[in-house]
Amino acid sequence: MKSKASAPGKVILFGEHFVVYGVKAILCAIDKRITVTAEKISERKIFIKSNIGELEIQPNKLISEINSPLKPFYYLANKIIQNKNFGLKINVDSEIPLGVGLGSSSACCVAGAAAISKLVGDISKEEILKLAIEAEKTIFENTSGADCTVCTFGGLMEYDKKNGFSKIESEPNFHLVIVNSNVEHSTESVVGEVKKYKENNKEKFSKLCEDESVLVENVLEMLKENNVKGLGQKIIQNQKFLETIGISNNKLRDMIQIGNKSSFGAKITGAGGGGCIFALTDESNLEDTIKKFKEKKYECFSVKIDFKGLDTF
Ligand SMILES: Nc1ncnc2c1ncn2[C@@H]1O[C@H](COP(=O)(O)OP(=O)(O)OP(=O)(O)O)[C@@H](O)[C@H]1O
Ligand SMILES: C[C@@](O)(CCO)CC(=O)[O-]
Repeated sequence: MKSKASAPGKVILFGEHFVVYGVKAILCAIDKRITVTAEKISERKIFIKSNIGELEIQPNKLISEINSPLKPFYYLANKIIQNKNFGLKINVDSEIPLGVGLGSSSACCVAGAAAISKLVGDISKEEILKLAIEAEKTIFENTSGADCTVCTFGGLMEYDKKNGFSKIESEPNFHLVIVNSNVEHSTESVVGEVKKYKENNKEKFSKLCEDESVLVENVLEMLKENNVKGLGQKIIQNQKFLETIGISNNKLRDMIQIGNKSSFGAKITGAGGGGCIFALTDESNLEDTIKKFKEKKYECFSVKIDFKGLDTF
């Protein structure tokens, strides 16, 4: 018996890092996916295969004993086959580059939770999300849950840790150009650095959280009005906050400068420290923005919002 699920990656439009401390973020799912296939096997073992490696392992091991980036899949598989007499074969197929801020870990956890749990019965998207967040915590303890939420439900949404998500119903006519610095980051370690910044700059950080909250509320209004130019200005402002907390670097700044010249505004998306930036465009400046990045030999591509979210087959 086999089951299959796929989940989209994501872009954080506004509010990464501050969302870990309770501020509202705005994010969207993108049309790049991870597909996970899970199969029951008679041997009581867990086999995981992906483009980043393979793992063959007995069930019932402590998660702290597993030293592999495939750990979230082991967590999910081991949990689902508790007290069962079968093993699992899991295959991961990804269109999302890893460790660059596009939500590869969350898409893995959401598609993995859905494909594996479907082998033992139907469960709701809310339960899948809960399982996915548990799995993500095996690699990144302090997750806000924002990424797994948007990978599960898709679309454009606001999210905060206390109230969860709320879909933003407007369908803005913007295009996002993603530019990859090709410098991998570990979300966990960048979030750790921000925590240190916060502890050493308590008042400054709390003021930044307030400013980010105001910015996000302004953005929600602008989204209703489809005010793309205004959104660009807010992107530029949000990037300044990210510079202040120390998650940028020279390469990212160069990319953002190029983006700011041709698009409405550009900023880091996700953890930073490397990874991707995005530039906000519409039909009028999409091609020119892509051309400008390509002239400087940066890898870039445009993405659309994915409205489907988690899909099971
Ligand atoms: N193709 C894949 N196969 C298996 N595991 C993957 C794959 N892609 C991502 N992962 C998991 O996700 C981890 C990378 O997650 P990380 O949070 O550092 O980056 P990201 O999710 O791409 O970026 P961000 O959280 O900023 O959006 C990997 O170490 C691995 O555990
Ligand atoms: C940096 C962060 O805000 C987003 C990572 O994509 C961490 C999180 O929300 O869990």
